[in-house]
Amino acid sequence: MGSVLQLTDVSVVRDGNRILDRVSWEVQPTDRWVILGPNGAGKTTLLQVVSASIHATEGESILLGETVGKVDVFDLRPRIGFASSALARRIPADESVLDVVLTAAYSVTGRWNENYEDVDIRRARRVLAEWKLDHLAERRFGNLSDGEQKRVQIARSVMTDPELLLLDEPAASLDLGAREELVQLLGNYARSSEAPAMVMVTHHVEEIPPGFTHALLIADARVRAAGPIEDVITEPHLSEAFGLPLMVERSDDGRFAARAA
Ligand SMILES: Nc1ncnc2c1ncn2[C@@H]1O[C@H](COP(=O)(O)OP(=O)(O)OP(=O)(O)O)[C@@H](O)[C@H]1O
Repeated sequence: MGSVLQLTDVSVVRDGNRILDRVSWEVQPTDRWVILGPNGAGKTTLLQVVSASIHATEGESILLGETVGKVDVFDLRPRIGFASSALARRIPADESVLDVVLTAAYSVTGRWNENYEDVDIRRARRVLAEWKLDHLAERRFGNLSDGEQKRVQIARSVMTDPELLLLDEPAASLDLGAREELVQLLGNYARSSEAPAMVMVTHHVEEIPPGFTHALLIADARVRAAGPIEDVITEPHLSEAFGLPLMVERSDDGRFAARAA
């Protein structure tokens, strides 16, 4: 199978500013990428390009073998799973957890009159169990804890069996226990041969799940380093990208930690 995504010299210009500047990047089906960079670096903009949510101003984007601009994005988007708090805000608070996941099969938020097949309901329950949510299936989404809501967002994004899974800061705002639970679940998922290619944006190296294979470091709209995770998450690269001297450690289980030197 070919690349899951291939960007060549992609730029995004807004209000005369290059908020992505000549980004070239390739992701293979078995890759699990983390995107790291300071506030305002362009991480969310990059995810929007690779989710076919926005068009690049310049350059070529090939997503799942299709050249963006030559294909109907409505055919492409269902093949890409995307979890972000911006999307989660569109989920009605009184929706049941089961329905939040089930409605992904129809690319809608908020259950209306769709008739779901038994096969969809069985799959939704299986996905809920995978993300340790089966006991919450009948609860209302709005009443869940932050950690539970994050897991529901991810469960929803994998419901359609996507070929590419994008996660925008899945651990943001979580307490230590909820973060650790999520990192472990994401790590298990990343190591599964059934999982699609994954791209996760984060601000913190502590949130990188073991099993992630590659990293892309972005600062001031430009890629500073990209490649195998051990080559990219290094003291020199992180210090340069974040603009201060940093110490970086990696423990035997593959987890990273960073602090000012
Ligand atoms: N529609 C827009 N019009 C003008 N500027 C924009 C637009 N969208 C984003 N920007 C700017 O582009 C830059 C990159 O934004 P982006 O959200 O991609 O960064 P980020 O790395 O995700 O930041 P953060 O870590 O703070 O979430 C920021 O300076 C932002 O203000």
